[in-house]
Amino acid sequence: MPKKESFLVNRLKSVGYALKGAILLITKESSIKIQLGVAVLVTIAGFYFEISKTEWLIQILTIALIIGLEGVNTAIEEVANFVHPEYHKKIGYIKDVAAGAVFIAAICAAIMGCIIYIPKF
Ligand SMILES: Nc1ncnc2c1ncn2[C@@H]1O[C@H](COP(=O)(O)OP(=O)(O)OP(=O)(O)O)[C@@H](O)[C@H]1O
Repeated sequence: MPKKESFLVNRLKSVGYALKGAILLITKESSIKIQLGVAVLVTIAGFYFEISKTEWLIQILTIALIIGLEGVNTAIEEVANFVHPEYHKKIGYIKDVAAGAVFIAAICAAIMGCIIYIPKF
C-alpha cells in the first residue's frame, strides 16, 4: 500500500506545480491578463443576456481553448528564449507558428461571440 500513497502524493504535488504555473501565468503574463479580462467580460455578458446552456458550454470551452493555447504559446516562447537567446530564423519560425495557433483560435472565438451575441441585440 505505500506505493499507492506515494502515487497519490506525487499526483497532489503535480497539481500543486500546475496551480503554481497557473498563478505565474495570471500574475506575470500580460497577454493572459488580457484574455482573462475578456473571459470575465463575456461571462458577465452571458449572465446579462441569459445565454442558453449550450451557449455557455461553447463559451466556456472557447475561453479554456484560448487561455490554454496562450499558456502553451508562452511556454514555447520561454523555451525558445532559453535554448537560443540569439537571433535565429528557426526560432522566429517556431515563435510565429505558436503565436499563429493562438491567433486562429482567437479569430474563431470572435466569430463564436458574434454568433451568440449579435442575435441578442
Ligand atoms: N531569437 C529570435 N530569432 C528570430 N526571430 C525572433 C527571435 N525572437 C523573436 N523573434 C521574432 O519576433 C517575434 C516576437 O517575439 P517575442 O518573443 O517578442 O514574442 P511576443 O509575442 O512579442 O512576446 P511577449 O508575449 O513576451 O510579448 C517572434 O514571433 C519572431 O518572429
